[in-house]
Amino acid sequence: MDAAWNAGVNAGFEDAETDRASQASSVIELRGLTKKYGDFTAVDGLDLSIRQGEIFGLLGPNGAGKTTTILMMLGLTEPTAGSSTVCGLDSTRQPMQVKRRVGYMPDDIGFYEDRSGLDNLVYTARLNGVPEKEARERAQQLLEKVGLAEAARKKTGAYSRGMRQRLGLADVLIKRPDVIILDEPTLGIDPEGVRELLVLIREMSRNEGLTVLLSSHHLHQVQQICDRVGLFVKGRLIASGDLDTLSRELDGGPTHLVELDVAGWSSALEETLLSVEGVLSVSRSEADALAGREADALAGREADGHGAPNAAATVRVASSVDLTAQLAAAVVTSGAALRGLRRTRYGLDDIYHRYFEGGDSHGRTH
Ligand SMILES: Nc1ncnc2c1ncn2[C@@H]1O[C@H](COP(=O)(O)OP(=O)(O)OP(=O)(O)O)[C@@H](O)[C@H]1O
Repeated sequence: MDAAWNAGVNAGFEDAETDRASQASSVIELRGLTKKYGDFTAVDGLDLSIRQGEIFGLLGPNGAGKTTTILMMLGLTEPTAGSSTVCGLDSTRQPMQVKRRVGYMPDDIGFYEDRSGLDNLVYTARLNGVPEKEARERAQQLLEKVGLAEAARKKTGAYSRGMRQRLGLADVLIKRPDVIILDEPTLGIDPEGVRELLVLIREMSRNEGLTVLLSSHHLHQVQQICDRVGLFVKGRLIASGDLDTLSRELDGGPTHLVELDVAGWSSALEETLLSVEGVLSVSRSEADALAGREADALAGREADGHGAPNAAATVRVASSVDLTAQLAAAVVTSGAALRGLRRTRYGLDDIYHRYFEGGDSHGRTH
C-alpha cells in the first residue's frame, strides 16, 4: 500500500513546460491548496490545472477531501494555505465574481418543493440578474434539453431523484456559467437515470465548451465521461491523467487484460499462463470460481489443487504488454480448449482498487 502511495504520480504535470502550457488555457488552477481543521489536514497541498472544455473527474473515497476542495474553489471556505484560481479569479478574494462564472450542483440540491421546475429555474435566473423574459425562454429551453419539458409545470416536490438531478443540471446552467462543478451528481439515481444524466453532461460540455469538474466515488461513471481523472486519497492527489496515462505512469502496473474462456481448466494451466513472460496475474472470476467449485463437488472431486479436467473457466490475465497471441497459444498447447477470448482495457476500477484499497485484480469479475 505504502509503495503504491509513494509511487503516486501526477501524470498531468510531467514537466514544467507542460505545466506552463496547461496554465495558459486552464480555467481552474489550484496551487498548494491546503485545508486544515485543527490538527487534521483535509486537503494537503493540492496542485491541479483543468483546461477549458475539459471534463475532469475528481475521484476518491468518502472523506478524501473532494467537497472541501470544491468549497475552497467556490470561495465558500478559506484555504489554510495555497491558492485557487477559477476563470482567472481568486476564489478567496473574489468569491462573488467566481460565483457568477461557476455553476455548482451540490450532492443535496434543494428546490422550492411547492413550485414547479420551471418556476424554480426562473427564480434562479432572476437571482443571477437574467431579465424575466429571457429567464423564461432559457428555462424552457433547458427543461427541453434535460428531458423535463413535460414536467415543467409539475411541482418539484413530486419529482423523482433522477428528475431532480436533471433539474439541478438545468439550474446550474441557467446563468450560462463557464464552469460547472458537480458534487456526486448521480447519487441515488437508478442505472438508466445515471447513464442519461452522464450523456447529458457530456453533450452539454461538448456543445457549449463548458469546463466540468465532477466529483465522485463511482469509478465507472467517471470513466465513462471524463477526459481526465484525478485520484484523490486522504487529501492528496496521488495521480492524475487520462486513463492511458494513468495505466502507463503507475509504474509496473498492468495495462492489458485478456479474458479467456477455457474448457479443461486446471491449476497446471494456471501455472503455465503465469509463466508466460510479462504476465502479472491470473485470476478466475468470482462467479466462475464458485460455479467451478460447485461443479467439482457434484463430480465428487476434492479440492486437490488440480481442478476438474473438463472444468470450464473464465480467467483474466493481466500483463504490462499485449500477450493475446501467446496466451491463446499457451492454452491450446496445454491441451485445453479455448472457447472464447476477449481483450479488455485495464480499467479505472482496477487502478482505483490497487491504489485505494491496496489490492490487485485477483478474483474480480469486471
Ligand atoms: N467543518 C469541518 N470540520 C472538521 N472536519 C471536517 C469539516 N469538513 C470536513 N471535514 C473532514 O475533512 C475530511 C474531508 O471531507 P470532505 O467532505 O471534503 O470529503 P469528501 O471527499 O467530499 O467525502 P464525501 O464523498 O463523503 O463527501 C473528512 O474527514 C471530514 O470529516
